[in-house]
Amino acid sequence: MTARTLYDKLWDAHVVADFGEGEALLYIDRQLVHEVSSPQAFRALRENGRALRRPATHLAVADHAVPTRSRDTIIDPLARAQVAELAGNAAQFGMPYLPLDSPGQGVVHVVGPESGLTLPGITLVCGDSHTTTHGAFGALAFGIGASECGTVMAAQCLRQMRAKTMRVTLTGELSPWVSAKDVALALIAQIGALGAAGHAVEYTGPSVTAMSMAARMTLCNMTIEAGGRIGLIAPDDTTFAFLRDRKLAPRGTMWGRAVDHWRTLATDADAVFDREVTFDLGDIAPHVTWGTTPDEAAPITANVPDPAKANTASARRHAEKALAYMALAPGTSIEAIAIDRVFIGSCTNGRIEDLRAAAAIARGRRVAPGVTAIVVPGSTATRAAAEVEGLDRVFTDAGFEWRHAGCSMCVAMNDDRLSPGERCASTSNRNFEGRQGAGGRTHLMSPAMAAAAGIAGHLIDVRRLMA
Ligand SMILES: CC(C)[C@H](C(=O)O)[C@@H](O)C(=O)O
Ligand code: SF4
Repeated sequence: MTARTLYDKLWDAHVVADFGEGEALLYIDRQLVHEVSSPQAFRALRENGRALRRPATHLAVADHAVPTRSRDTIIDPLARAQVAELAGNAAQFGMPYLPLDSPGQGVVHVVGPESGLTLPGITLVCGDSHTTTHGAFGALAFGIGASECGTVMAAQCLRQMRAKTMRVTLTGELSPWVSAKDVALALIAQIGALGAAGHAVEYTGPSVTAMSMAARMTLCNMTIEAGGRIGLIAPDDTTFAFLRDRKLAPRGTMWGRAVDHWRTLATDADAVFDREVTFDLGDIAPHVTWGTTPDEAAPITANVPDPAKANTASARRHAEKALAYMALAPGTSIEAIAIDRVFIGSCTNGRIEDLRAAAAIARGRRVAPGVTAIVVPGSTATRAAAEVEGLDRVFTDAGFEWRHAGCSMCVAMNDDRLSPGERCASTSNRNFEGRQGAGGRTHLMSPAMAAAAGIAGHLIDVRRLMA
């Protein structure tokens, strides 16, 4: 048998019908469902008199529109209606649903792994582009469109085109205060916001083996910001240790059998990828974005680039427009950029490890005058775990607000958003115009860097703050 990649093995194991030329009908094992992308799917089921084919394989949870100050009221009427509609649809169709006051609630991409719904070797979909996150477990996980969500609900299958394969080999050791977020931003800056388009990316190499599951999820989460719909990491002992005893993970003798199977998923030694990229982590400095796409990122030690020096005319035009929107002049020291807001959270960086990294900076310090900083755990369970460790007190003592779980200020679909002209140090994944609120200006960075910016009142090299 020819040597196969992890992606090939996951794909082959789920083909129900092969249509040729790379197109197949795939069996879908799990679907995560949130309030923004699911209404159309439920409506289609209703209109066609369909039921869920396998109700227990879905998990619905509201995250985008939920309030994070308190759970009592949702101010925005659209957000309130969306959350109510999801609860109603789940009840009508018998879909497992985690209500707002459930200890399991949170951002879908944090809840999946936490609950053990996300497992190696499965296919997992969600009407959400950051479904790439779950590939960190060796699951074939990808975002789908609103109508496809309904197809999966009714048929448990989906027609898909096979992707090309790309291997990203990471070597070298990260310096102190440099994290997986910096790796993702540096990598995307190098290959471009469409650099992985059409490819299933597999991250591998000694530096990936050394990463925690949280770091791996951050990396896979950001794959979509390089245009790749799939980001994969072969499951290993770190993966198994994370999943053991999770609520929905296999138990008893099934656990051992599952692990034996999961170990066979790794890419074969002589498998060939369509593309290979190697990246050394040793030289990476903390990165921040200066523009309005995730690939417009630079080391914190750099200056805002001059659009006139861009390689192509279109890159120049984009950079000029981005700098105008961001109200930045070429040549400005990035560290001199003053901020109004800090957002620590999201499915990229809202896990307990991320909160610990930010708390290590916040401990014993104060948020700069004039800056509003919020910490939003990725899930209610993460919030509870952080409180057991006393992280909430570290943050509130330092002047950060401690919120309930949700997408919050990652996306302006709830009560948390920037006002026009406000500038935010954010641990989320997208810096598009208006992403955090109309006219808001986003700088993407790691949790440690965002906390440091909150303390300093401007973007700052966290290594300098902590020296
Ligand atoms: C609202 C949702 C469909 C969207 C996505 O697809 O990713 C959101 O989660 C985002 O991060 O932009
Ligand atoms: S936290 Fe942000 S990126 Fe993640 S699912 Fe929510 S809106 Fe999308």
